[in-house]
Amino acid sequence: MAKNQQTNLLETDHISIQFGGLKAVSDLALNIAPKKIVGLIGPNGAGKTTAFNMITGVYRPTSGKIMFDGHDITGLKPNQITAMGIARTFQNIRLFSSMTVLENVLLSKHVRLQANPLEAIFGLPRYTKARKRHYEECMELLEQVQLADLAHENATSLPYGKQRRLEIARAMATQPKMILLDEPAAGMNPQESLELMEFIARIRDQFGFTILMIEHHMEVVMGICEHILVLDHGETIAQGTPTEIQNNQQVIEAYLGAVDEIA
Ligand SMILES: Nc1ncnc2c1ncn2[C@@H]1O[C@H](COP(=O)(O)OP(=O)(O)OP(=O)(O)O)[C@@H](O)[C@H]1O
Repeated sequence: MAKNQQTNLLETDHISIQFGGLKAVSDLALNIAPKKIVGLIGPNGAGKTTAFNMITGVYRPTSGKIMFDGHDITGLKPNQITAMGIARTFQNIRLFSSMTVLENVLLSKHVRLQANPLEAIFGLPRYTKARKRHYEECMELLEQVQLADLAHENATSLPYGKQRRLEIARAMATQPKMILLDEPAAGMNPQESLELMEFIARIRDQFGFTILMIEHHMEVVMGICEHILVLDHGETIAQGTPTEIQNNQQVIEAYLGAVDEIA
């Protein structure tokens, strides 16, 4: 992917992070153009989630900088980064178990609720109106992700595949430009993985999201990503199209023991 300040939505300019003596990510240069679906792969412990944590402000890189939508976001707090337009999902589903499907989405939507605390406390008209609009927008979002009929069900009572979709819907509710998905197909059977791929492609096409995903299911990565970056021990060992990655000897070696997954 060409490095171009004008066209990339996200650029990590050689970011690294060290935990004690361990360099978890070294010199990561990730350049992602708008509306692309990009995969971040690599064996366990390669540094993939740490890269997500740097992009989303959980960790500050030890060196390097992160540009998003023309702004330097290095060192910003996670909530500031969410407000700028980066949303994420987590490896382990993190839905609020005592809440309904709708309440889970409403809570994420709250990031965009603009009112000062006094308006909120006293329920002033502008705040009440905004809350009503948010309710309607969340119902509309649930329609779009085909979960509206389950809006009032307890979130964790949903089948696994639908809980994953609800997690993505929660990310969508923050009105992001970019969504980071951490192993969205984890624990899914082939049919659920296929539905997930169709779903991710559809929301990209429909809403114009840019998507960066960590995924171990190679059929999902190879089937949906337009560009793939491979990490191993924190180092970028390859990047390219799915075909280039599948044929890259270093990648095959990094996955030795799991070669079948790559092929
Ligand atoms: N907060 C931390 N403190 C110390 N070491 C950490 C911390 N976070 C991650 N690491 C280490 O950094 C390395 C990369 O971990 P990371 O979770 O990013 O890998 P990963 O590629 O996401 O792996 P997996 O596919 O298993 O989720 C690992 O050796 C991990 O133990």
